[in-house]
Formats: sequence, structure tokens, C-alpha cells
Amino acid sequence: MNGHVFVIGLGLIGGSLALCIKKEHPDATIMGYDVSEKQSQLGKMLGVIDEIIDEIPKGAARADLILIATPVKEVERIIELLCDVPLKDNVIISDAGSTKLEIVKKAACLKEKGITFIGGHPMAGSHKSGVTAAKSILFENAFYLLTPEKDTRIEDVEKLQDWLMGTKARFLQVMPEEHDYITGVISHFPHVIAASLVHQAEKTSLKQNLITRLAAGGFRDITRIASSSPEMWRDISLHNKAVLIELLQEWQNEMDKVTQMLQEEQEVEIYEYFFQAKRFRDEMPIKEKGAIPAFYDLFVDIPDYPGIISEITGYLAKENISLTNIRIREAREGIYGVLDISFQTEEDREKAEQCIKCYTNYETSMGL
Ligand SMILES: NC(=O)C1=CN([C@@H]2O[C@H](COP(=O)(O)OP(=O)(O)OC[C@H]3O[C@@H](n4cnc5c(N)ncnc54)[C@H](O)[C@@H]3O)[C@@H](O)[C@H]2O)C=CC1
Ligand SMILES: O=C(O)C(=O)Cc1ccc(O)cc1
Repeated sequence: MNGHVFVIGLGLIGGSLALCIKKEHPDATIMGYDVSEKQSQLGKMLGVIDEIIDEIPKGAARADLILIATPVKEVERIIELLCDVPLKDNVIISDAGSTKLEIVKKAACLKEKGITFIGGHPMAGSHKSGVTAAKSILFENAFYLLTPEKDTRIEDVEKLQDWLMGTKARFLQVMPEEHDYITGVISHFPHVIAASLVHQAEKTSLKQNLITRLAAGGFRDITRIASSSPEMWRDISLHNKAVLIELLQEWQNEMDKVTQMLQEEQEVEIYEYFFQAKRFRDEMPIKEKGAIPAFYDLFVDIPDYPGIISEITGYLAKENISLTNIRIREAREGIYGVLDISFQTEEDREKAEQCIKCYTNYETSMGL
């Protein structure tokens, strides 16, 4: 397709969407605006966008497609602004926010002006932020939820999907309320729990300093998402507070039951609690994209001695496994470091894990 695409918010998601659109529609002009000049400059330097826009109205007036990929409270403010500026009659506006109900409500002013707004949410991403983390394969095979209204023209939904074809995502239409409940359960609530586990570890580590040093494996996996942008998650939590409060109440009731099972040493019930959780989780299509992040990173605990990186990359090369990036993430107590190796596919990551297990005794994990 030919035309002007205006991406507002050049972070992980906005940058990745821009790359996907450029790949599929090389004749399109991608304009980008970010409140942070640094992100805009980086976006241009990395070839994520063709043109930097310095004020939203300037880009909006020329756009055939506007994609808003800022934190969700900012999405609302930007929609308000777009309601008051000149736009092309046939422009399509969409967003990538993790919540939909408040955003779709806010977009009523666009509808009054005869402008098409279709809520969107690509269900893949990561705890990383910023345009430098953007990549065109981020959404491949992931679900991409759209929330058109009953009277949204089918041609407009199709046009939006055509623009977004390069994501190679699977589009699915849902109602905004339904969207916020589902993502509340599978994404927003787990985020609150991950943050709470980290808080608990921090508090307890004041009394017992071995806690942070020994926190690895399961703790690392279950809390990886707590390293995501606090600004983004503040906004998501406020937008979806009704769902989150309901889920927190249910969770507290369940934790009361677990407390009771432990106090009364109810062996059978405790076994069942873990068994039923394992059964349901094992049946979930959790390996599919959308359920897990699209960054195929493998973390390897490595001893701190010269030549360790070339030793590991040597093993991977021997097995013909290509990596896309490698860096040391942290050094612990001057003894261990964590090597963060990124791969193009899940298959490569799994092969690498086997390879490192085969050649070394170093511990590996999928999340930091
Ligand atoms: N990170 C993830 O895995 C996913 C995030 N989302 C949603 O996508 C949106 C963007 O998230 P990320 O790209 O991860 O965040 P990010 O932090 O990487 O990027 C957000 C960008 O928006 C910019 N920004 C903030 N306010 C702005 C404003 N008023 N005008 C212009 N730019 C502004 C920031 O400077 C930043 O560069 C959020 O709404 C988030 O809920 C959706 C799917 C996955
Ligand atoms: O990092 C992860 O595992 C994520 O779950 C990323 C993510 C964050 C927010 C979304 O709305 C969708 C996906």
C-alpha cells in the first residue's frame, strides 16, 4: 500500500509496528513522533521511521493511518487532541494500548467527526522498552486483538489489517469489555502478582541478605515481567482497575484457603491444589506466541573469567546455532555474571539450552 503512516510513540511497540509496515509496504512513508526527542532521533537513525515529526497536528494532517503506541493514559490525551485538529476524511486511527474500554470510549469524539477509530492490541511484547528494542518479527503468529464497533465499516477493518499485514499476527475481533477482562486475567493481574513477589523479596531481604543472592530459577522466571516500564503498568492498572480489584478479591479468598490448608496440614487438598494447577497449565498452548514474549532470550549464569563469552559462543557455533545478540547483564558478587543471549526463534533458544547443558554445567533460564 502507498500512503502516509503516522506512528505516535516510538517505543518497543510503535517502533516494531513501524518496521512491520515498512517491510510489507516499502512505498509507504512512515512519519514518527515521540515526546522524547531521543527516541525520535534514534528511530530515524535506526531506519524505523522515514521522517521525524515535531508536533502531532503536523503529522496527523498528512496521515492515511495513525497508530498511537504510547502508555494508555497518553493514548487518551492524544485522541482528545486528534479530535480537535484537521485530519484527512478517510484516515484510519488505531492504537496499540493494553487496555481498550477507556480508549474506545474516548474515541467517541472521533466518531462524531466521521473519523474511523479501531482499537488494537498486539498481544506480544516484552519487558524491554524503547525503540532500540523494536523488531519486525515481534508479533509473528501472535494474536492481534481489534475492537471495532458494530457500525465500523468492514472495509476499514480490512484496510487496517492490510496495513498491519507485515506483523504476520493473527487478528481477532473482541468487544472492549471482553478484551479488558481477558487481558486482566492473563496479563495485568499476573503483573501485579509479579511486582508483589519482588516487593516481598525486597522486604524480607532486609532481614536476610541471602535472599537476593539466592533468588534464581523459578523466582526469576515468575518475576521477569516486573522489570517492565512502571509508567506503562501504572496506566494499565488504572484503566483496568475494576477488573483488577475483582481479581484481587478472588485471589485473597484463595490465599485464605491456602493458609487454612497449611494450618490444618490438609495433605490431600494441598496436593490437589498443585496437581490441578499443573494439569491446567500443561494443557495451555503456552508455547504459542501471545502467551510468551517474542524475545527469545536465554540467560546463562557464567563464572567471571577471561574467554568465557568466546567459550559459550564457540559451543553454539559448533552446533550451528545462530544468535542475534549477546551481552553480560549483571555481575553478582564479582563471581558470577549473567550472559543474555538472544535468538531469532524459540527453536534456536531451545537448541542453545540443550547445547549449553551438554557442554557445560552452567545454569540456564528463560527469564531474568
Ligand atoms: N511492552 C509490551 O510488551 C506491550 C505494550 N503494549 C502497549 O503498547 C503501548 C506502548 O508500549 P511500549 O512500546 O512497550 O512502551 P515504550 O516505553 O517502549 O514506548 C512508549 C513510547 O511512548 C512515548 N510517549 C509517552 N508519552 C507520549 C506522548 N504523549 N506523545 C508521544 N510519545 C509519547 C515514550 O517516550 C516512549 O518512547 C502501551 O500502551 C502498552 O500498554 C501492547 C502490547 C505489548
Ligand atoms: O513480557 C511479557 O511477557 C508480556 O506479557 C508483554 C506484554 C505486555 C503488555 C501487553 O499488553 C502484552 C504483552
